[in-house]
Parts: sequence; C-alpha cells; structure tokens
Amino acid sequence: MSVTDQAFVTLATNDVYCQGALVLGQSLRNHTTSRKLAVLITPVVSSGMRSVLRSVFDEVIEVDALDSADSVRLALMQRPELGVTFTKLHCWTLTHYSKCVFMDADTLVLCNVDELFDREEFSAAPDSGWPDCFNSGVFVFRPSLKTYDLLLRFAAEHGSFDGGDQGLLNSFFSNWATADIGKHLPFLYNLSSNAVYTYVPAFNHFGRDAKVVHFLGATKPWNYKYNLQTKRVMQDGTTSGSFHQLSFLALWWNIYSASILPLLEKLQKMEESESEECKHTFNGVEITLKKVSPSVANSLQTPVLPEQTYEIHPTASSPEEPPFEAQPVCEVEKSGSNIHPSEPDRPSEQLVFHPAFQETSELNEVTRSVSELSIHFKPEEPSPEEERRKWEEGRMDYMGKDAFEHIKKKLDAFLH
Ligand SMILES: O=c1ccn([C@@H]2O[C@H](COP(=O)(O)OP(=O)(O)O[C@H]3O[C@H](CO)[C@@H](O)[C@H](O)[C@H]3O)[C@@H](O)[C@H]2O)c(=O)[nH]1
Ligand SMILES: [Mn+2]
Repeated sequence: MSVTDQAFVTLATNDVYCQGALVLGQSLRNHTTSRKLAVLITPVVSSGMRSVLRSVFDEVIEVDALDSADSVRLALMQRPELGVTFTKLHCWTLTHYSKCVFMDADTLVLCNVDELFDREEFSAAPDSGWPDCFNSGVFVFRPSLKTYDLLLRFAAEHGSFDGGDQGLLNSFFSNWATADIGKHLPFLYNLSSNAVYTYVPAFNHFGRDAKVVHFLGATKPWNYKYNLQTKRVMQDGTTSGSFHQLSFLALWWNIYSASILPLLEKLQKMEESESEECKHTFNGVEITLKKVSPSVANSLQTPVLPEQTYEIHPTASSPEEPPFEAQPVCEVEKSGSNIHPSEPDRPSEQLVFHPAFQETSELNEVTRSVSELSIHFKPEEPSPEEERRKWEEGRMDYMGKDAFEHIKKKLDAFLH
C-alpha cells in the first residue's frame, strides 16, 4: 500500500551527484518502498539528467543554491562555504509531505527501510568519527517552514563548526545525544563504509544486518572504475579496500550498470568516439564504456557467467589499471546474499547488455567486448574574466592552481 504523504528525499547539486542519487533511488525501488521518492536539484543539473531522474523519482524539485528567507539570505551570502549545506536544508520546505527520511546521494539501501517512518524528528544514527554527534547522511524529519526558517537563522548566526550541514544540524538539534534514545537510529541504518575496517570484529558480528551503506568521505563509488565482465571494482592504485568495502562498491556499480546505464542510453545513443570507447556526456560528466580490443577479448579463456567465481584475466582491462585482485571480490554475489539471503536485487541476478554493441555481436561477445565503465567529472574551465573576478574578490584557489608553488613557477618562467 503506498503512502503518498511521506517521502525519501535526497539531494544532487550537480550531474555527478545525480549518479549517486539515481543508484540510491533505484535501490529504494528495488526494495519496494511504499513511500514517494523525491530529489532536490539545483539549476545547474542538465536537462538530460533531469529526465533520467524523473524516471526513478516521483518528484524532481529544483531549488536555488542560495535562496529564501530574505533577511537571512544576506548574512549567508557572506559565507559561501555554507552553500551546499544550505541546499540540504531545503528539504524542510517539502511541506506537502508530513514526514520524510533524508538520505545522502552517496548512500544505498540493502533492504526495505520503510520502518524508519515510525521514528520522529529528529532521528539519526551516530557518526562513526564522533559518536556523540549524529551523521547527517540519513535522518528522519518533519517538513516545516518554521523549522526551515529557524535553521537558516541559526546558520547565519552561528555557522557550522565543520563547515557543512552536519555541524550545523548537530548544533541545532543539540540534545540528540542525550534526550531521547528513540531518536538514535541504529548504526545499521547509516553504516559508513569505512567502519568496515575501523572495527572489523563488530562488522563481522553485526554487519550481516546492515540496512544502509554510506560511502562517506572523499572517494565516492563513482570515482572508481568498474569491470563489467568480472563485476569487480577496479583498484586505482591509491585506494585499498577490504573485501566487504569492495563488495558494497561492486553492489553500487551493479545497480548502476544494470538499471541506470540503460536509462542514460535510452536518452542518448552512446556516442561512439574512437573505436575503443563509447561516451555519454552530460553537464560536466562523462560516462565512458571502454571496449577490450577483439584480440584481447578473444584471449579470455573463461566463459563469462555472472554467477561464476573466476580469476580475472589481467589482459581483460587496461594495463595501467590492474583489477583489484587481492580480495575475492568476485564473490560479491555470495557476500551480498550472506547479508540478506532473500533480497531480490543482489548482483548475481543482474546482467548488463549494452544495446549499442548488440547489433553487431552475440551475447557473449557483448559481455566480452565491453570492459570498463567509468564516470569522469569534467568541470568547465572558468573564463579568464571569471578568474580575474575571483582574484579581485579575494577568492583565490590557494590550495590548487593559485598555490604559491604554482605562482612561483610562473614567476620563475617569466623572469628567466
Ligand atoms: O557537491 C555536492 C556535495 C554534496 N551534495 C549532497 O550533499 C550530500 C553530503 O555530501 P557528501 O559528499 O555525501 O558528504 P560526506 O562525505 O557524507 O560527509 C559528511 O559531511 C557532510 C557535510 O557536513 C554531510 O552532509 C554528510 O552527511 C556527512 O556524512 C551528498 O551525499 C549529496 O546529497 C551534492 O549534491 N553536491
Ligand atoms: Mn554522504
């Protein structure tokens, strides 16, 4: 029975985070939620991505990155670092819902979590870094313009101790840690993927009951590459991960390749660039499918069946990026079913067929010839005028291209 006045809400301020929102939305659908799905976006999200979002979410709601409550707005304009934070707060304006569950775009549900709607505002799970604070990646709230206004005022007045929404919300709902244990969601509803290795025995003991995985931190699932043949996440040389972490990442990519990629293809026939790869290009995002050259593909000895555990053939992927081999990640199907034996959308059931290649090749050839899937963030180069304006406003990129070492290099080049 569907409940129309309650919703899961997420946020994607750009096309990159949309990839996460889509996988989250699809995971909620796969586990047959009875609630509505809503996504907040900002004006920069491309029209193509919006139409893909609409096929997964019931509502795609555009909000301004900085708008609303005029008196507070000015004060907030002085604090550009609160921009994204502020955008998350817009979820309180969704007053056509009586109760909502906010979920970060970098979360993924592993089973139906509709029971979260039995909780009251403000319920959240402890943060693994500082358990007296809650993590703001999953929380139960009641939309209310009054609360929204109070939050904006609070933000303008006090800022955020961590510069993000989590610090702000923890200061605002400051009695969360002590007032009502009913508002402490079990950690299983917001399992940070790094907790998998920070407390291994606990993960081994409780992890099978995980309900929501949260890929918090700098490296998101879409920053990895995925091998479609082996259904493994490929290691980029700088990341290491435990078996379970990689399993969760593989699950993310499995949903992405099985359910999201076909939606993107429907929208836009894959652009065949060189013979080697196919690309989807959105606003600042490029989704790439790399093909293995036929000779390499033919050299694969093992038939590619998703249920099978097999060794990765090193030539199956690009030489500079060896697939992750230290852990038996190909067992992701098994590990998944260990966690929730009865869940329907475990990776093993999902096979990816790429229509762009189907016309020319047989099934096996398809899975053999499409090898690597990756998403690239391509920020648009700011114009010289824009750069100059930033300098004049004192907004240099001290850590990046305006770092002293770079400026020194330029000076040296100039003086020589
Ligand atoms: O450019 C961005 C950045 C963030 N988001 C949204 O904001 C959420 C939070 O950002 P995220 O990158 O997921 O942050 P975390 O790595 O999860 O870090 C923590 O710190 C954040 C800032 O306080 C909190 O929002 C998170 O809940 C908390 O887990 C994302 O999931 C998205 O929904 C965007 O849409 N665009
Ligand atoms: Mn997050």
